[in-house]
Amino acid sequence: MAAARNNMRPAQKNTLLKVVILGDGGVGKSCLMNRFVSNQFDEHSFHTIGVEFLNKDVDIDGETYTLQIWDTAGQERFKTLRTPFYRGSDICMLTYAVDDRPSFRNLEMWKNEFLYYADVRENAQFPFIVVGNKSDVPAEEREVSHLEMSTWCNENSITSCIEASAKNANNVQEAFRMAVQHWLRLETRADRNEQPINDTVDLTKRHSENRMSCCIGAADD
Ligand SMILES: Nc1nc2c(ncn2[C@@H]2O[C@H](COP(=O)(O)OP(=O)(O)OP(=O)(O)O)[C@@H](O)[C@H]2O)c(=O)[nH]1
Repeated sequence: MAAARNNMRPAQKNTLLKVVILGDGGVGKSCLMNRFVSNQFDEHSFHTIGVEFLNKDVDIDGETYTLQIWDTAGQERFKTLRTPFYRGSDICMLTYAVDDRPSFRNLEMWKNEFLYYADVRENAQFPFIVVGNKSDVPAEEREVSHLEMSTWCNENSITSCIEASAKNANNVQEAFRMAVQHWLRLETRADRNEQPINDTVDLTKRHSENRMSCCIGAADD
């Protein structure tokens, strides 16, 4: 089974990590997963019904991590089909589309839905990553800037965020690798029995240290 953060299991070779992808319908969750796993893009991707999952190995620092990626249905009518699959997640990828402001506004709803149904014990320490998909769209179609994304992440104590495009493959591999690296940082800290970071204390400093390495965008603001 997945190494749930609740269990604080240390990283081992071939560690299986359950990654759940959440976000509004149509932001490109299935396309992100398919680009990452098969390096393919389907312009006419259908809405997901319930959940689907695929596995893919990634190597980081000489260790192999098998990502079990759960692509969920973003449409509200499928809520009861997707939420039973949140439990046991190791990483949550919150997605929106940079040309769809409502999908960005809904990030908070997705985060709260995940925390409620995943039954995460240490909310403040769970590895979330925010991915702004469709970074390939022309500037005039963009509705959410990179600065807005990093500000929202800062306010929500999320230190990993990235803009990506499933269409042209930009930053897709990086997004999943960043997610595993974030998980690893938290596991290492737990391994050393370090006190969890108090996100209410000196948050500015924490983010100024992390932002350069963790928040990557396609465009500068
Ligand atoms: N321009 C652009 N279009 C994209 C990108 N990723 C996905 N799309 C398009 O967005 C539409 C929706 O993609 P999906 O991957 O099915 O979206 P989803 O989030 O899985 O949707 P649900 O299954 O309903 O939750 C499709 O028409 C895709 O071709 C991208 O990076 N850039």
